[in-house]
Amino acid sequence: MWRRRLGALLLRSPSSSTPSSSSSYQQHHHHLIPTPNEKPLALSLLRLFASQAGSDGGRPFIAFILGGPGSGKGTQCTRIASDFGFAHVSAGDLLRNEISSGTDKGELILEIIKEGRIVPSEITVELIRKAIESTTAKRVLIDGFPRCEENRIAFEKITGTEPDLVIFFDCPEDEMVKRLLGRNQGRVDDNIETIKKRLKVFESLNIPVVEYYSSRGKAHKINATGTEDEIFEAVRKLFSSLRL
Ligand SMILES: Nc1ncnc2c1ncn2[C@@H]1O[C@H](COP(=O)(O)OP(=O)(O)O)[C@@H](O)[C@H]1O
Ligand SMILES: O=c1ccn([C@@H]2O[C@H](COP(=O)(O)OP(=O)(O)O)[C@@H](O)[C@H]2O)c(=O)[nH]1
Ligand SMILES: [Mg+2]
Repeated sequence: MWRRRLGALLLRSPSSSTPSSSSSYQQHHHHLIPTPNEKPLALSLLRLFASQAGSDGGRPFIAFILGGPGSGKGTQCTRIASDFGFAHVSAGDLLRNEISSGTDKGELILEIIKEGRIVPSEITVELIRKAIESTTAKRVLIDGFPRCEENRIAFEKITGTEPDLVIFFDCPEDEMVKRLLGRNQGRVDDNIETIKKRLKVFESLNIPVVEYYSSRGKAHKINATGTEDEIFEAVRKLFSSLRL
């Protein structure tokens, strides 16, 4: 039952009433919506308010932003950061900064990114941990991490914490491919060969992470088709309902 309530309260957006161009991918991920035996919305929100996250002296409120390559994570994070006062920590950007530093570690990261594989957890978690520690923000978006269950477990172990909220941007593959091929940021991984590999890695390794958080009542699925504004409208409703 509460699956419907949650959908109505948090996940509806103007775009979600429009049929998407390719719904097979989304149907595929219908099971990601929290199941009825999970905690009702009111309890989830209560837990958020009761947590230490964001309070003085405690750790910041942490939201993991997940979704396939090209689903619009970075684009929506920029808007969440500016409207809701979040620091934006992009795991991919942290790794690309390491590449720019020209170290051996950077070379290893470059090779992995070119192949669309996942960088070893200890490298990524360390970069994210430092970024969280060095921010004075009370709310932090972690964009594009964890990429796999091993990433998730390493983060929990090293930081001793779990995210307060997980957003999953659900987008059909054909739309993601179209967006990535048009991204035009000179990225070594935005070519069709690497994109195919990234999509496979996403499906086999990242979806299980979303399922894990979904089963714990922390994941909120957002329809990532439509215009940036339409998607942000759904995002805005969700973040407004948190009363951060
Ligand atoms: N709703 C949208 N419709 C069309 N293009 C979009 C939309 N959102 C983002 N884009 C574009 O798609 C590309 C990928 O978006 P990005 O935010 O970088 O996704 P991700 O971080 O998930 O890979 C970018 O060029 C971005 O400008
Ligand atoms: O936690 C992470 C985040 C990114 N990556 C690597 O960095 C690439 C680009 O990630 P990014 O999040 O920037 O890509 P996006 O999904 O936004 O297109 C991925 O394909 C991975 O190879 C990784 O290994 N671990
Ligand atoms: Mg991105």
